[in-house]
Amino acid sequence: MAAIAASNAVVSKSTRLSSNYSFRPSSAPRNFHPWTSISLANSKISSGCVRAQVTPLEQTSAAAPAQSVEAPAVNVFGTSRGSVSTTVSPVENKTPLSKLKETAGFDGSGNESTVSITVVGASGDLAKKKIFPALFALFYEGFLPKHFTVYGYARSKMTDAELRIMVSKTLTCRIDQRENCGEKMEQFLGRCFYHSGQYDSEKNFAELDKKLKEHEVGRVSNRLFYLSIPPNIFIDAVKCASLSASSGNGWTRVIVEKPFGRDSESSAALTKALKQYLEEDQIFRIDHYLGKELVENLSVLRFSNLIFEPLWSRQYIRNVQLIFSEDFGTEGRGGYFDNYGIIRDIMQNHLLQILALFAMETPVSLDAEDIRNEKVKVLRSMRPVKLDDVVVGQYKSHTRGGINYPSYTDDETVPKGSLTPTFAAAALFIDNARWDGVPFLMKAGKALHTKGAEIRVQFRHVPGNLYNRNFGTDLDRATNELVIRVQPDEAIYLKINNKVPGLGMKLDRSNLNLHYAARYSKEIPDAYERLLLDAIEGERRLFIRSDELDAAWSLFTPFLKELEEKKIIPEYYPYGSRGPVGAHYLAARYKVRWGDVGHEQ
Ligand SMILES: NC(=O)C1=CN([C@@H]2O[C@H](COP(=O)(O)OP(=O)(O)OC[C@H]3O[C@@H](n4cnc5c(N)ncnc54)[C@H](OP(=O)(O)O)[C@@H]3O)[C@@H](O)[C@H]2O)C=CC1
Ligand SMILES: O=C1O[C@H](COP(=O)(O)O)[C@@H](O)[C@H](O)[C@H]1O
Repeated sequence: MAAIAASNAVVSKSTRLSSNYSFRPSSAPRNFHPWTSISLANSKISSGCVRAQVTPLEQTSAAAPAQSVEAPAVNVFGTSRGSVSTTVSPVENKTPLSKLKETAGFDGSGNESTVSITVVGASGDLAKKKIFPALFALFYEGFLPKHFTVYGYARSKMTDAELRIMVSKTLTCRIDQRENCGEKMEQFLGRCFYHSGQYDSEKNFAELDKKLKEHEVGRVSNRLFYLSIPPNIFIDAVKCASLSASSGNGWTRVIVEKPFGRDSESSAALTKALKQYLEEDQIFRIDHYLGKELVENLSVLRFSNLIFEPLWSRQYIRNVQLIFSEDFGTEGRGGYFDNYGIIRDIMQNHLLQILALFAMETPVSLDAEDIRNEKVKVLRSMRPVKLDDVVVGQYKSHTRGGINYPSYTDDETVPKGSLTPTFAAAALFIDNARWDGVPFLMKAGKALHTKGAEIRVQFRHVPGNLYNRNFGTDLDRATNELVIRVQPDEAIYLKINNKVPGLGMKLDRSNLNLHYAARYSKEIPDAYERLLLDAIEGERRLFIRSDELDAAWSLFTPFLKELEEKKIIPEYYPYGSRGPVGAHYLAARYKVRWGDVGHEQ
């Protein structure tokens, strides 16, 4: 079928994936701390950020006419991410010339190129919360190409000026450049435009195409469509974008948001339908957990430190825990959530992707395909999840401190009597030589006592430990544990046994601790920034390939069907609690004690 213009993935993999990989633009000073934020509105900001008020858009002259706003003068290194950031001794940029030309707005053959980013569903929650702010952050740091345009597309009626006002309310700046923050915002907003249209109208997308061309004049036009819309309209939008608004002379790529189906069949049908209009290499299936800093760091930790990889197997690791916890319910997203539940929302994608990265063999290289090949192998070596190895729960209302927290089914968009799990714990197994018999325990829940995401690696006992008696009877507590705290307050720490200073021989557990906020002054970029930039650069490493997706669904589909057919009643847990006790029984069956997310260090 008519595929959109082939995706000529001009990529700078070698630069970006070398050990010289950093987010510091080469033009920035070495002590660049771009992420302390100035906020216009309610953006979430990591620890250490400062907020400052910026002139609201209404009081500025952001509504620039099409083409009248050019990029701010950018350094020739433009979007390069090729500099080292060891924080100890930064090394200068080693970006090849071809890359420099490309990032400065050339296509490699000397022709000027442009990137048009269309946010389909621009009026929606995700666009406002994540996509526009991430695009601005990239612009702010000089990572967007010289020639770029951002288009919002949705059915809502809006003018360019109204879109800019909407977007301006979501933007945050990086504080060390605070003095020019408002200016940068104006420049960015001047590059933002809006087109109102239906998602299933080729005519409306053809109008968009015409507008995009007005900005692209005379340049190689590369186009990125971000599908930030409900999944039932993905195909309509892809079809229309493909047929009426794909690039004539550059690449066209589409970022597809989750959910990618709700089981093997629907996922395969979605992939098949997408492939009527797109080649696989044009499809960027986003799992934003792969864009999180500490998930990205997993491979670095494993493959660039001698001390971890030799221990990374059944021989030394007794269990691995992947934990996701939110301290709020489905507020506002109950309608979506009820059709999916926590297993499809978090486990089958975010936690499973982390597991695959954690457990994969050493890839041949850092090339996207080599990494994705290894991830698929892990997924294919796994045992399908068994009902018996899962505990499901749902939060019920709870009153604390005079405040009444609602139950899941109190949400008006959730059907009364819904059995959809808002919590699940599961034991998974990888039947290969490296991981045979090691339980990988996952736990994910909404409306729990805390917010956090962690990977916990519990090591085996020291055989014949000379100091056994110094631990008392609880030897379990004396094993080493590596904790990778993905969020919040990113950290990697290793629990070791240590002699308490003094004349006696008393041991305690202490942490070798890499606490990001203390170690690095740079604020961590949002996952969407990394992923958007990757999509623009054609880097697929952090996006899900269709065979990965198939393998992931094969693991969960039979179990999910059984869960739903048998109408398994979830274990109810109070809003704000630690979740169902059943999760502890499940863990105990595999001789595991859950780590306490966010409550130690
Ligand atoms: N929000 C989040 O935190 C996350 C969202 N996602 C995924 O991102 C995508 C977008 O999410 P989100 O922004 O929350 O979605 P929204 O529900 O906010 O929808 C986005 C836009 O799509 C249009 N739209 C909504 N419902 C329909 C409909 N039934 N028919 C046609 N158009 C509709 C609306 O725009 P208009 O009416 O103007 O056309 C709306 O502003 C989804 O696939 C979601 O699963 C993934 C992770 C997190
Ligand atoms: O994909 C999703 O992720 C969010 C949690 O993302 P985070 O980056 O804030 O940890 C979750 O709330 C949502 O239900 C799910 O769809």
